[in-house]
Amino acid sequence: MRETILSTRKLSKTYVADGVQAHVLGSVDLELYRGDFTSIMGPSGSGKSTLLYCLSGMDAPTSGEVIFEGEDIARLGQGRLSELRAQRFGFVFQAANLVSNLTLYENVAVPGYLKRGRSASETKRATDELVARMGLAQVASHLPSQASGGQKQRCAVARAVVNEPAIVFADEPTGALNRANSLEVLDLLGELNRNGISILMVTHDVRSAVRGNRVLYFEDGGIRGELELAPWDPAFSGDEAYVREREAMANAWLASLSW
Ligand SMILES: Nc1ncnc2c1ncn2[C@@H]1O[C@H](COP(=O)(O)OP(=O)(O)OP(=O)(O)O)[C@@H](O)[C@H]1O
Repeated sequence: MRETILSTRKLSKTYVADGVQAHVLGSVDLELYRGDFTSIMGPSGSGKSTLLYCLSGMDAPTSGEVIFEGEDIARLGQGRLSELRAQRFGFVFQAANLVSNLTLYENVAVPGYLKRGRSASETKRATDELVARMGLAQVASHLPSQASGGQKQRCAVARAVVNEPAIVFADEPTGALNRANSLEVLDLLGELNRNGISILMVTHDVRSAVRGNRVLYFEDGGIRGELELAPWDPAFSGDEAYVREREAMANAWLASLSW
């Protein structure tokens, strides 16, 4: 029996721009499960990022509930919401958005010092471990301007998990990366997931989506289908036949949804 980590009830979001209403989320009922790597696909402009922002408390829904560990985060005050985002959630975006005058090491460490109940030396240890695990040890003292795109994004992944979040929200985390760097970031997200962090990732890319064990298809304001896959086996990451087989399953499923 899978444990729900995050769920929505009748989640709706309407934007009003220039007096015109856009109903982007239309009464979404969704369950996300602890330990899953869930991917969200769907047409451009359909509202995938809006869904991710409402689920993670970065944006407020127009109506409906977003329940995380028993709490409706759509109704929380700013103080409690900020605490939740700092203590329990991690975020990775298409652009790394690092602080330009801090080193890569400091970019990872700084949010770590906000972790409740952890000493400075424990944060340092967590940062050291992550910097090594993300392959950043050689460039830890570099500023973001001195780092490559892949290094910056690996740093953004490390920063997202330094506080040991329950769930990482990733919005097109490989969208700005070349193939080699994309694979590295996806491998890192997979490794974090196998270490117990739930992942929710929005992506346009089928190859990236099949890193998940569950793929949701979002269109016309709601979830229109879902595909269950066996958890990604890292032993086969470099095996083209393994990747193609998962991709073929996802493509057939997407075709059945008229993607
Ligand atoms: N702040 C805003 N104000 C008004 N409309 C918005 C706002 N943010 C998003 N929208 C509109 O909401 C719709 C959904 O946008 P969203 O970015 O969630 O889609 P998406 O599926 O993530 O798109 P893409 O795949 O292209 O990144 C779009 O039509 C967009 O123009």
